[in-house]
Amino acid sequence: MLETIELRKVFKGKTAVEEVSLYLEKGESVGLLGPNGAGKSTTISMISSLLLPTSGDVRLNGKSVVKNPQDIRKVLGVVPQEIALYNELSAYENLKFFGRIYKLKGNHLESKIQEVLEMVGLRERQKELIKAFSGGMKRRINIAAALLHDPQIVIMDEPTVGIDPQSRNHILETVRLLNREKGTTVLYTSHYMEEVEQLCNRMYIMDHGQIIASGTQDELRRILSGEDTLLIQLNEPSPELVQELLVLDPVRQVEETESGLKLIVTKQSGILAHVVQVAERLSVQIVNINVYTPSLEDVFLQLTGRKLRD
Ligand SMILES: Nc1ncnc2c1ncn2[C@@H]1O[C@H](COP(=O)(O)OP(=O)(O)OP(=O)(O)O)[C@@H](O)[C@H]1O
Repeated sequence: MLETIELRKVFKGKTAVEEVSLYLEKGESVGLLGPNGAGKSTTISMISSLLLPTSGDVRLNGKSVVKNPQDIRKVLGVVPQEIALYNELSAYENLKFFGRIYKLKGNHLESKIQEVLEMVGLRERQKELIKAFSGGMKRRINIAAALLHDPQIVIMDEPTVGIDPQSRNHILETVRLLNREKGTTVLYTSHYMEEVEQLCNRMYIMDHGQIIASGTQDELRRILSGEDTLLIQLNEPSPELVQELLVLDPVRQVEETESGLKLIVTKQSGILAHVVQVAERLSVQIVNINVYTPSLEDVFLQLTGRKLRD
């Protein structure tokens, strides 16, 4: 339905997006995940035809968006990171204003306004001025505004950053409803792995302007399938144990946690016996050992060497 082909954007000699090729099938919910500055917003701006790519193309049903920007604007609803509302107007008046931009009017506009307010859970508050709303409520009205023209594709740029938990839940619920019940195609940008895990069938992981991995959650986890993660609970911290484990061949990574250590090791390496031996020699008591399945956060760490929110 929508794809980008080797999309690139260079700002004054600095490459923000480097040959990004991604696609969205009709009805899919896809995550675009990456830390701050990864190039997510720049990619979205090019997809929505607000920013011209330096090279590459965006295609909607096979047709170039760069050459036909009006096509994508009809079918796309974009929720930007910044709140773009009039503070001195009520929620209802803001939606009426945005509806007219989409050329909606009369009874149709009225019923759309009530429908989108219902979706974001703010129908009862529609008469209040935007300036009286919390950041999260403003974000929800921003989302409502992007949904007025019944877009087939909705792109949300980090919609839950810095807002209260109640609004966050409402937003996640709205995305679910849009995608699962209304069949809207969704591209959801975030640096919260758990949100993308909850909402999206498939995801792209972006870092330094490039897509470094993509796939379903299972596919991405398989990137780490050659490894096990061991959580070792100790009776007390032991820097000596960390040092000794680090030099063992199957040990890829050692991280100190609140209650002990987290080890990433080669699968079936028989490392457990070694760990126990070294701990005994150093008189460190192991309280508990757990082997667990890697999370997507681990996949990201493995691919980039850093945590998502660093
Ligand atoms: N208009 C611009 N002029 C110059 N550099 C820019 C411009 N817009 C973005 N950049 C740079 O491009 C890179 C990617 O930024 P972008 O906003 O796309 O990242 P992001 O993944 O959306 O991060 P964030 O979550 O912080 O918005 C950053 O290094 C940013 O400083």
